[in-house]
Amino acid sequence: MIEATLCFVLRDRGDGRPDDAAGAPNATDEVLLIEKRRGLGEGWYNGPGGKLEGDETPRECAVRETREEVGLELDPAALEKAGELTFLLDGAVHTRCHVYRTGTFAGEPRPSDEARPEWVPIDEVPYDQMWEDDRLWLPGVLEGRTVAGEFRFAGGRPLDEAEFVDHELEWDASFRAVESD
Ligand SMILES: CNc1ncnc2c1ncn2[C@@H]1O[C@H](COP(=O)(O)OP(=O)(O)OP(=O)(O)O)[C@@H](O)[C@H]1O
Repeated sequence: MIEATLCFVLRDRGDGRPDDAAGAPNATDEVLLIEKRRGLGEGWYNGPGGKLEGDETPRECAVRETREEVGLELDPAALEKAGELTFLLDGAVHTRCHVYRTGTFAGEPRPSDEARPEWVPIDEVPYDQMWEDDRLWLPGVLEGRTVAGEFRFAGGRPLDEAEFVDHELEWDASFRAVESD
């Protein structure tokens, strides 16, 4: 089983409209996506992220992967846990993915061997060029919600060539109990 992370960095495009009282981003906000240049999901858009290394926590992994892939420095304490996604392939858990969201970062995104970064308005996210499950959970995550999801794929490896079969989602899940993440 692979344990991995995804991190969605949001910025305000500056129309002066405040986010709502709950802190949910408004429709003019932009999210930093990457076009993945190699490995699983090559050619597709996603957030920065990747597999946990050594004994790091998911939160530390999200900060490291974002630094390695696009050169942004994140404040680990300002990462909000937004999702826990389980991807099953042919009935077995393939990947557990911790999803984070943050509006706090330092630096300018720059491309790397692994990723080409791009700020994208949240109402223009290219769901047709992403993992098929993303359209089910990412819009809510970009609106400030939390989600727990299970996604079933079938047809053998690699996962990015398997068929997306079905899913279950639980919205507004609470991750406080596991916030050591
Ligand atoms: C099945 N539906 C899915 N929907 C959305 N995102 C998915 C995903 N399945 C995997 N992911 C994410 O894709 C990244 C893999 O990245 P990553 O570990 O870099 O893979 P890659 O094989 O390139 O590894 P190395 O770069 O060699 O470590 C990692 O963030 C992981 O959470």
